[in-house]
Amino acid sequence: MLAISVKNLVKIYSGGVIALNGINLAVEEGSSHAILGPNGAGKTTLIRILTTQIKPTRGEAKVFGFDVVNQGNKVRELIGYVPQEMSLWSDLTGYENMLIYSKIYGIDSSKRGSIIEELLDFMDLREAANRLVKTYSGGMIRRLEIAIAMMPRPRLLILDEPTIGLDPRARRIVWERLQAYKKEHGATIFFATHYMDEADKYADMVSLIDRGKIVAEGAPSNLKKLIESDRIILKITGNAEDAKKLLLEYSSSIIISNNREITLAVKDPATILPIIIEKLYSRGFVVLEAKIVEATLDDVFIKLTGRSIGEEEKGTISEVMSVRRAIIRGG
Ligand SMILES: Nc1ncnc2c1ncn2[C@@H]1O[C@H](COP(=O)(O)OP(=O)(O)OP(=O)(O)O)[C@@H](O)[C@H]1O
Repeated sequence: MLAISVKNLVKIYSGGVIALNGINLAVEEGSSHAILGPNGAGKTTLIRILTTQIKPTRGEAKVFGFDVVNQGNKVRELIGYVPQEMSLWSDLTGYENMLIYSKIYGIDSSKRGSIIEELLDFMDLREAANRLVKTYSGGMIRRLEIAIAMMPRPRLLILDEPTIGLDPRARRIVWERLQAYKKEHGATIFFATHYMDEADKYADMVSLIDRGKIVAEGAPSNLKKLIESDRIILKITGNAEDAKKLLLEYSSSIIISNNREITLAVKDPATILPIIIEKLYSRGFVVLEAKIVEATLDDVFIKLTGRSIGEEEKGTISEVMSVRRAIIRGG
């Protein structure tokens, strides 16, 4: 069954901005699916439509077969949502925040206590439960928001930039918990991110989005196979230009730097490297150093769009960081 199905989705904001320009998407139940792209690509707009906050201009979006426009109530019953911006009361404790949301979600009063306790343990927040949220770290805030989204036991978790502004350790903890939830409940995770490593590591499928269009889609390893951009970097003895001539048959792009360093773009570096070393050796060159640099999803994105995913990330991160800092200061 498809957790999310989107067909020819278009969103034009009232000012005329075309945020989504004919999106198609199929997210398998039980999978983890990332929508990866730079700021302004349309990720949040797509998520707002899927979570029934705004209406599409044209096209169709369904969650477990329910239409997001005409069957919004059904959709909302099935999803847990973590927005990009802060969704907590910072002058209340973690426990109090959970209690309020449990009432908003209509969780039976006899069950509230046990569900909250269980989730505090699950997200490793028990010790902080009675502290004001404004004393929390960014990672704790995100874990609390995710705990709240998990409260109604959603079959589909939709997260907008789940780890934005967090340090690598806090990011890892958040993902470890999300994956545990997915496994325990057979849940689907759909998340927007501009961190390519996050999509690479934690998504079964990735949709690359640029200017309101999906430019490529697939498992991260397959996306990287789309392009010849793994690289072999060699340091050799002898004339690099002569060595380059010997290597032309193995790569479409060879660059020489510092006279001695040769960089080759290749598809399958682990297989090609020993062949290249032997060939060079047989012609009197000695390879002093060899390095394989694997392609990233950003390389795929650059190849397809001419721009990097990371280029414009600063604004958003510093924005979210300043929100987080304001929370910690109690502002
Ligand atoms: N309410 C709005 N009215 C007009 N234009 C909007 C509105 N919300 C977003 N946009 C525009 O639509 C485009 C897509 O924005 P969107 O927020 O969906 O991108 P995004 O990929 O989520 O980026 P970010 O990570 O910065 O949120 C951008 O050009 C943005 O300026």
